Order: sequence, then C-alpha cells, then structure tokens
Amino acid sequence: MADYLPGFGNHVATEAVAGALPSGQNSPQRVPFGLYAEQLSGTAFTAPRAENRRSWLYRLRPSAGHPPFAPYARPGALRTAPFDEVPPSPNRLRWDPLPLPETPTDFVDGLFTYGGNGDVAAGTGMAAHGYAISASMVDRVFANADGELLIVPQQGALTLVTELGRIAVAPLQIALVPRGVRFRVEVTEPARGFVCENYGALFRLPELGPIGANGLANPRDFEVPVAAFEDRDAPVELVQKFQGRLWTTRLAASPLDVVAWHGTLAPWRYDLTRFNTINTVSFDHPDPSIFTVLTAPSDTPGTANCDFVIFPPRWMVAEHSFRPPWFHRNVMSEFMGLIAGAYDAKAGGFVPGGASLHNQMAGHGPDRASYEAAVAAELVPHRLRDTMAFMFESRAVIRPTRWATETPLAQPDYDLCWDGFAKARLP
Ligand SMILES: O=C(O)Cc1cc(O)ccc1O
Ligand SMILES: [Fe+2]
Repeated sequence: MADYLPGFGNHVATEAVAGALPSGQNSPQRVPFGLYAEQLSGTAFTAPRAENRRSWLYRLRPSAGHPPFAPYARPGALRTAPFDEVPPSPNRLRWDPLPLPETPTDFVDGLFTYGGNGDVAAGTGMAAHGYAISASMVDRVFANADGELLIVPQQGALTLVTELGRIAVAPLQIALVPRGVRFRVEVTEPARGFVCENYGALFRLPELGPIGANGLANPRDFEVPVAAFEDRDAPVELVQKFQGRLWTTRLAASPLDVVAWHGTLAPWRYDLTRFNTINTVSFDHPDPSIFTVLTAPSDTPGTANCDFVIFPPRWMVAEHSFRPPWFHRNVMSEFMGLIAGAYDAKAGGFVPGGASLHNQMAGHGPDRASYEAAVAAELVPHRLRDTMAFMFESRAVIRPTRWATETPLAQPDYDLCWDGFAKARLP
C-alpha cells in the first residue's frame, strides 16, 4: 500500500526503516546502517531558495555503480526536441485515441510523441507524448534525464514505483516524476494516457493574484509518497533517456533501494477533482488561464514554457454570454486531450483518449454544432457534468512529429467542424 504526505514543494523527511535518516546533517562520515548518501538536484545548486529543489537520498548502494550505457535498440515513437522531422504546418490537427496494444507493451515501449518545441540541449521547451500500454515493466526501470514527466492517465490505473516511494495514479489524477528519478510503471489492466515532458524550469503552482491565498489547485492536495524501497539482488535493466536517445545498462540489483530521504524534490500525485474551479458569476467566458493547475515559466514573465490547464465539471451561469470557449487565435500553442466525457467546444470528434493541436495563430473554437447549441440555449444555470479535458499550452509552436502527421489516427476532415457557418446578416 502506498502512503503519502501532503503538500506541494514541502520539505519532507521520511524513512522506511527507523533510524535510517541521518539527523542534523546531510552527509555524515558514516551514514546509519552503511547506507550511501546521495544528493539529487532538480535545480542548480544556486537557484533562488524559493525555487530550489533537491533531495538527499540514503540508499543500499550508490546509484553511480553501473556499467556503461549502450544505445537501446528497439525503435519506438518517442521523440525529443528539437522537433524537425517534418515542417510544422499551420493546420489544426486532431487525433483519435491511441489503440491499446495487442502485444505486451510496457511504458518504455508504449510512449508515442505527438510533438513539442524548444531544445533539450538548451533546457527549453516541452513535448506532448501519449502512452498505450498493456504490461508492467518487469526487471527494468526508466529514468528521464531530459526533463520532468507529468503523467495524465486517461484509461487504466498505474503504479509508479519510484526511488522515492510508490504512487498509485488513476484517470482524473495526475502524477509527476522529477528529472532523473528512476521508476517502474506497473499496470493490472491496459492503460492509456498523456505525458508532458518539461525540459525547462520546473512545474509549480501558479500565482493567485487577486484570487487570494486559496483556490485553484490547493497545495495540501498534492501527495508525496513516503520512503519505500526494494532490497532485491536480481539483474535489472535501466533504460535512460538522455538528450533524446534511449540508452540501456544492466544493474546487479534494484536501484529502487532508497531507504530514507529528505528534501524538496520528489514525485507526487494530485487528484484533479480537488481543483477549486473559479469562473465567472456574471458574464463572458474567462480566459482559460483561470483553470491553470501548474505552470512551468519561461524567461519571459507571464509567458509560460508550459501551462497545464484543466476543464473540469463546473456550473455555467454566465448571463447574456456565449458560454463555451469563444473563437480565438492565440499567440500561445495549445495541445489538448480529453480524459472523460464531452468538451463544451466540440459536439463530436473529440473523444476520450483523443487529442488536438491548435498551434500559434490557428483559428479555432467551438465547432458548428456547439456554436449553434450555445446561441440557442436558454441561459439558465447549467452544470457541465462528468467531463475532464486538459491542455498543455506553450509559448512556442508545438511541432508535430512525423508519426503524429502521418498516423491514420489523425483526422483528415478536422477542418470540416468549422465549415458551413451562416454568414452574418447586416441590416
Ligand atoms: O481552444 C480550446 O478549446 C481551449 C480553450 C478553452 C477556453 O475555455 C478558452 C480558450 C481556449 O483556448
Ligand atoms: Fe484554444
């Protein structure tokens, strides 16, 4: 059973064996029980205190003990920035859900990349991935040196067995695995979902401005696992993504052997149904930034490398207003996925497990059926029920991969959902 501690970015201290965590210092001459102390840094040593994230791990063996990595042979559909396989087009794209695999496929082999931006070598940008898996990782672990991974399950629960503890995560929850943390993904049923890989500054809670001290994603609802370790002396494959390529090496024992840890860098999970949704109680549809769960800032204030935004169940009460998302052309680029139910701007075609991409300046908004329903609707209070969509919104164009462009999952007729709008009639 997994067990958790509450809070976002808190300084946590946890030990799976009493007395394993050194007290009063990080690196004693002799660590209790002969454990090995290791610092895991998520930010530069000198990052400002409020942003600094690091943890001290106390483990059965040093993580440095491994033979050289060799290229991982299996060709997959996982890609990393820069994304230059195909020229990005100004077209709007939408995809049907990834089919669940018919042959046993684990998380490492079940990742597909829709697209992304920036440059992993420069530490900028993000990638939007999907996964469709049917098997647990057995005798192997994964680590991503290229960025943190925000995991958004859409179907099927996952157990993330990480160096810092175990996390159970299911649809309508999200989880984050920090850069470099070794972990295994276990499933008991086929699973599908999305992953945002963030090459840049770490995801954090957005400022609340005039909203005040509470609201949106409240810090106490983030859950960090307590220390849990494996004492298993059997060979394990470590697959590591480094600068866009997968590498493999063999370890003599499970590297998930951290008996105690303390610090501010940790995996976590969050239940999206805890989101305190704030919206208009007067008129007009607010900008979707009101639904920001997490933001990964860029060097330009207010202009995110990536925002993670959700569209949860909520009351719609706006008076004399067009209630669904309006038509718009955005300087930021929008990758969306549907986790459950229906999305209020799309009457059809955007189904749970499906995804869409509206890049910089692409005209988009309600499809014709949603538009016509919204202008005809009687504006009584209306509850949007049983729905959950999300958006990875980025300051830079999300450049699709060759797979995303050429897969038969891409809907060739997406543009038609904005076809046939009646011309306005002037007096
Ligand atoms: O395009 C979309 O569906 C996402 C979105 C939702 C919304 O409520 C306002 C703007 C916006 O880009
Ligand atoms: Fe949009």
